Amino acid sequence: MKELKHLNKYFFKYKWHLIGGIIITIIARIFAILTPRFIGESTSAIERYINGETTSEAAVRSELMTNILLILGATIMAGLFTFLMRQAIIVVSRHIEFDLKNEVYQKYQDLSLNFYKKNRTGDLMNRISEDVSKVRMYAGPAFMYSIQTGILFIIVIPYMFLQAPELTLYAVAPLPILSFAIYKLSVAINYRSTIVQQYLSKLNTFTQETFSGISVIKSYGLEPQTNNGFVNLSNENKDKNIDLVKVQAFFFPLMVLLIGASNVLVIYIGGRKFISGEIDNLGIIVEFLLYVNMLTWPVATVGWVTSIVQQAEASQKRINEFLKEVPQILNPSEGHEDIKGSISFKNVSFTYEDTNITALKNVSFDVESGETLAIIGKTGSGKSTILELIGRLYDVESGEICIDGKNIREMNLRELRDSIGYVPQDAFLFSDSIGNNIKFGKADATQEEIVTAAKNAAVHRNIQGFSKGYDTVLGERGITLSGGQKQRVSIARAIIHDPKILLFDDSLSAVDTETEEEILNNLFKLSRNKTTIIVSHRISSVKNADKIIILEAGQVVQRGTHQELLGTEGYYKELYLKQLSEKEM
Ligand SMILES: Nc1ncnc2c1ncn2[C@@H]1O[C@H](COP(=O)(O)OP(=O)(O)OP(=O)(O)O)[C@@H](O)[C@H]1O
Repeated sequence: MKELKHLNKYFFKYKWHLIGGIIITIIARIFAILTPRFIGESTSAIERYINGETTSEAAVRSELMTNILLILGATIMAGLFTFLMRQAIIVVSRHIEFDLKNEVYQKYQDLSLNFYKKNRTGDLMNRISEDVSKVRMYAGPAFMYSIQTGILFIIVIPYMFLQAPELTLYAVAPLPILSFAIYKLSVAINYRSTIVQQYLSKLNTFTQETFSGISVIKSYGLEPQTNNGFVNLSNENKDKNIDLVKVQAFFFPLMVLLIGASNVLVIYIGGRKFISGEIDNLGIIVEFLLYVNMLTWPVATVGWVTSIVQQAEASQKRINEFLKEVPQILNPSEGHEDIKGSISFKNVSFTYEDTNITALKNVSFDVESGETLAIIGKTGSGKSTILELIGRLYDVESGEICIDGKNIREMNLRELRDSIGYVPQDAFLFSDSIGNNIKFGKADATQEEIVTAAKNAAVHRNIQGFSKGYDTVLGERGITLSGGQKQRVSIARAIIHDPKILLFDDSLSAVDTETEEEILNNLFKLSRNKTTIIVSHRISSVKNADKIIILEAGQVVQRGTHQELLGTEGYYKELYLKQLSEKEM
């Protein structure tokens, strides 16, 4: 129960609902317990009449009528309060599920990129859905049934004991066996359910991947192989489900067997005691039979609840593991930063933790506020890493990065990121309208601002070409943009909030040279008072930059302006000549 202590704050938050729920449960159980009593009394009344102890038929009729009305009333009240009990306790468990999901999601958002590298998406999803659901079973049904069972035992067993102590012992003797058997069965069922769940996840992942890569599958004619893969996984899934069903099938027969044993004992022992005169009326035996049946389900739930608690404990442990994770990148200050945008790298080195690849080695450069720096270099030379480090998606290993002379590790992280417009290499767009995708960069942007940003990113004409314009939905439910269109929507998103620093990671690679020229001209006008860093493989994108650096295997090997670099032998000049000859061809 150590891990489940995490939920205490939520139980405390909803304490009044829960206290109300407990009171309602007590009332519901009291009404439910009354019914067997009235049935027992009715049986005794008939018995007295048969034995000639009561002679007036009218009196028996009236007593029976009263009892019938009381039984009806008690049953209705028990039903009403049981409904209210579920409303109170199960609704609280749904609130707790909601709160816990939000807490986990919030944590996911706070955690750094490294966390996402270390953990698979499926695992993240499972903890926020499957595990939280299992914990809810503890906060709701397990809690409710435990109270219900506790109350029933506290009231019914002493009452039965007062009526007939020995008969009570016989009647309840099989119940612990039932509870233990159900516990063992529940553990076996849960174990098999987990396996079924794992196979279902495998099947889902396989199917999802197939649909995402359907064009590759079709173009390579891989349908038969994927079909076989699906059938094999489905078969394994079916076998695991059959294993589960076999164990589940024991549940009700076991219950019926043990209830039957209790009933037989009550009738046999009760009957003998009645014959020997130890029990003076049949009503008690009828009452006991009803109580035994009434106790069976709660007793069974003791075993069931125990296994739910065990599962919830294991799930909460997995959730707590993530909740305890400390984000690697922390916000050191809430102070206001008046960012102008000069950037300097001082002997920056960086190694990716997961791959141990040293992406940057002693990189140093300065860009003044309002200047444009271009970074060029072979693939894998560390260009994207430089941009990621500026926004503190990772922290440097050694050296420092300063903005306006201040180490970025000491700056308000939110304001730092807010001052940056970053266009990543693979432009990611959400399954939402184009307008909203652009607005992502500025939540309160007006339609006019969205259009201006799209115009500057040279994508406005394309958007107008779609029948729904800016309301065109992208992604699975909507249209698929071309690579170049995606890049330009992504640029519009970055420039809409007018940031002080603009970072473009090979963001024009998929557009033709004419559009590239148009965007660069627009950006040139826009970025007069902004610091811009452009990563590119094309000389045409970088030639007008104030400074250009060439990276090779994480080190700066050349630096200068376009003209200066053309005058020096090296990668830049080679690339220029190569791209020039390609253009002329
Ligand atoms: N997220 C990451 N985790 C681990 N290693 C990484 C990660 N990103 C990049 N690397 C490694 O770091 C090195 C530098 O990568 P980076 O993406 O900075 O190069 P790049 O110059 O931008 O390449 P490209 O021109 O192909 O985009 C590469 O060897 C790459 O494999």
